[in-house]
Amino acid sequence: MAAETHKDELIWVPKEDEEERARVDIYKYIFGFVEMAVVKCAIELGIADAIESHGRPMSLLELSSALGCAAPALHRIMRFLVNRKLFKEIRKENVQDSEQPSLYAQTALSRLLLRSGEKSMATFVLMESSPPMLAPWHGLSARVKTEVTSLAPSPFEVANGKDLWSYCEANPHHSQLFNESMACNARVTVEAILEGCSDVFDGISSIVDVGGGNGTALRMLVRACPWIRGINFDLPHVVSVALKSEGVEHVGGDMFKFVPKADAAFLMSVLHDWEDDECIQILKKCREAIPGDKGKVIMVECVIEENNNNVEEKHEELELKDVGLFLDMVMIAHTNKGKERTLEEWAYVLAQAGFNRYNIRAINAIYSIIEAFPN
Ligand SMILES: C[S@@+](CC[C@H](N)C(=O)[O-])C[C@H]1O[C@@H](n2cnc3c(N)ncnc32)[C@H](O)[C@@H]1O
Ligand SMILES: COc1ccc(-c2cc(=O)c3c(O)c(O)c(O)cc3o2)cc1
Repeated sequence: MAAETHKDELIWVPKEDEEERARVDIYKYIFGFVEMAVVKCAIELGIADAIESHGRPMSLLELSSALGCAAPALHRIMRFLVNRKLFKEIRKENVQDSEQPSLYAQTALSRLLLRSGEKSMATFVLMESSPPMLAPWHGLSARVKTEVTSLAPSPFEVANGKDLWSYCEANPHHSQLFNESMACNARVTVEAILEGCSDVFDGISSIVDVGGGNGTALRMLVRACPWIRGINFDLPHVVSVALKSEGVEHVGGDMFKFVPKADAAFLMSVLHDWEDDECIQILKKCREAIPGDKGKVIMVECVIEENNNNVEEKHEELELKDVGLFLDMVMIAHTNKGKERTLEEWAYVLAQAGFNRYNIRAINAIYSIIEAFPN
């Protein structure tokens, strides 16, 4: 126990060490944005890319000349990033010569900041730290107060004048940034699906990925399960710039009106963007698109645990299941009525859409797989 509860009075008396910890921890929140800003700066400068293409750790002078940066300022940026364990600093031991420079080396985390590659998360960082995605956060408390009226615009709309999807339609550059960010997540999530439960695709000869973005998920699924014909379905402005790939057809449309027919409908990171009634409408359209006997809907979404806050059990570091709670906050800031759902909330939405039989499977990702059957 980090604190004492007096038996008779039930007064919570924090212990000294908890108060000391709090005096330090408060700075995580005061300066919370600094880590994001410096990581964005590291991506824009191309620090990880320079070390990777150098092929071995680099001194400050090598790095500053490769990046065309002022060495003193870069030294301060690197000192911060090393302190946050994004890069490593290698000091040569047993070298008496104080002139011998220390070297900056890559870590598993800094490799995720490489601007390209299968595992890169750089675009996602750049998207979340872009002005249109950051501005809505200033409207979070106002949203929490007004959500009850349901007519109040989302923080994203207040900040940017349009909802996220209309904003993307009007700003092709932001749309590309958003779709490529979702593709960063799609790559890691589809890898986890294929590793953890590839059997969900057994016996399926066609899949429609509803709200499939630029088609990254379907491209990976069709590559791993070549017997499947894929239909990547999204808004017309999204599919019109999606990459062509073998076995995947791009179809533009509105999922509230129509979903192309296939053996299975796949929805990843889509239903959480919408409120219950909207999810029920989308799921009903999916139900019409799949065969009544052997069809299914495969959803890739968070299943939030209501009681995940037992501090005694929690690790200091962020855990995968905590990311779902972050994403739930993103849903308040960026969508009209989107939310991450608990098991009970999923059961309600599925039942209202006519799916009485479903199962949920955990994978090594922030998401779970929900398979729902029309019969
Ligand atoms: C959060 S993204 C998920 C993208 C993709 N499934 C993934 O996980 O990488 C939600 C997607 O839904 C699409 N979307 C939004 N409204 C839609 C609509 N009415 N009809 C079809 N797609 C829509 C967006 O364009 C976007 O690509
Ligand atoms: C696997 O890890 C992740 C998967 C998806 C996301 C994610 C989904 C979204 O729908 C979404 C969004 O709509 C949004 O506006 C945003 O800023 C981020 C975002 O992320 C994250 C992690």
